[in-house]
Amino acid sequence: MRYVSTRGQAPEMDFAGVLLAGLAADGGLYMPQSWPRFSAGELKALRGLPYPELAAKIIAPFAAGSIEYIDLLAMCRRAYANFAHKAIVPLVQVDTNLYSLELFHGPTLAFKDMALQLVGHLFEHVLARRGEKVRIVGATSGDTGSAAIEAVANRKNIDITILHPEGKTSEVQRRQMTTVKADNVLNIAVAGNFDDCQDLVKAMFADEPFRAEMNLSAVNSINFARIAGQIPYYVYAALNLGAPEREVAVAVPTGNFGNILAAWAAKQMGLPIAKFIVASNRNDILTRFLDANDMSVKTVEPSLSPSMDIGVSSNFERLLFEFQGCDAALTAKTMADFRNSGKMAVEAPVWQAIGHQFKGYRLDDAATLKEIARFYAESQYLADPHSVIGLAAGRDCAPVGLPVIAAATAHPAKFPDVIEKAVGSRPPLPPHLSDLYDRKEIFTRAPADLHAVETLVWNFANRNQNA
Ligand SMILES: Cc1ncc(COP(=O)(O)O)c(C=O)c1O
Ligand SMILES: N[C@@H](CCOP(=O)(O)O)C(=O)O
Repeated sequence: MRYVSTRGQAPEMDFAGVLLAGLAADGGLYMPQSWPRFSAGELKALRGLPYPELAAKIIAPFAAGSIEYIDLLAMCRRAYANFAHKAIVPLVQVDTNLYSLELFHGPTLAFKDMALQLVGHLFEHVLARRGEKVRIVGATSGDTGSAAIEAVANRKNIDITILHPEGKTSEVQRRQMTTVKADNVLNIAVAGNFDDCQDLVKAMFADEPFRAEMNLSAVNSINFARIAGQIPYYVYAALNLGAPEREVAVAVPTGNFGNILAAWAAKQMGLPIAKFIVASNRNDILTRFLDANDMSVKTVEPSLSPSMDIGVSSNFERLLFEFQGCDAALTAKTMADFRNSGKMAVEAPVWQAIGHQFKGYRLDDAATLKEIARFYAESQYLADPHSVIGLAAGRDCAPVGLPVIAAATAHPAKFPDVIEKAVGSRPPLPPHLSDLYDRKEIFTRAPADLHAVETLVWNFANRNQNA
């Protein structure tokens, strides 16, 4: 499989190249040259497989030419071996046609583990073969950070710097990042919001000499390997609900647009998904776009679902590329105009085609609290403040009669204050995190300034080299 940049000015690569490169050299995002297709018969043959095997079969065509199937399967088995639920991604029925796909049974209690546990193994495998070392830089609004650190802490040939917006994650989320003891991990608390962190990461990639000297790599969903690792659970869930004979809808709590893009990729591969419901909090740029072709950047407001407090959704560029007929020059121009003006409206037929498949939904904080309490009272289902927005979106927006897969993206124990406000009690952390509040935190503070952050990354890299 070969990969091309959405902006058309970067070299084509194979999967291993894309994994290590993260962001394309022209600032675009890598996309497969074509989508692998599974026939109805091939999809049916996946039903009932253990999750790691299903995942390996779905990811294999993306890695073809880079990673042997036998190695990929072994990595999938190792990646999901320490999940807390035997099904890995249990599908829980919450209402007549509403199903919660629990993606939070990995070590850091969020859906990020689904891809990042595998990506950690992929990095180690590819780097060992090439005899290279990478320096990962990543941005987090709360969950990617700890999942990435957990996936690569103490691995050879990798060091990792994670930027989080100071004071804007939950305490559990912050401590999950800052209490990991590993010489190859640097946490930076940035005086800014998630978009500042994400912009700093992209700016480090755009700084060609710095990128080359550090051999930078990415763990955010700008890295296509992340998207690939998020496709299999939609296949698993839809097969369990009767696909490929029966259509389904998906409802996904959305921020950077990576998770719902993975569902859309599953459709390109043959899965019959009739509707994609994009569920946002008050930071609703995507909902505004889907409602009125108005993608205008607004100041990010803190909410009770901090991981979705994102102003600009990176992966929307991938969808735009596809809906603009894979015209990289047009995508590059649209993105440049967006960057310069802070506004985007696409051609009417493109907007209509997107709207045919995607529907926006939003919940503010007050409604989020009400919905947590309501699902708890009516279905005895306790959802975290992100997952509940997906559940409410699925209930309110799905086409009549279709089963809806609502992505449950985080464990309620990551947000004890919100859950207490909604239902009056605090969910306990699982045993492996029960002493989280007693662990020592280590992190460095920095302004949202490229030079300041690059200096920290450079010093960290050289400290490791001299050690
Ligand atoms: C718990 C949780 N829900 C939803 C999201 C949004 O997912 P995406 O960025 O893939 O749209 C995130 C962060 O990405 C998250 O951590
Ligand atoms: N919500 C994310 C933000 C980064 O998203 P990613 O999927 O692009 O890594 C987080 O929790 O950090």
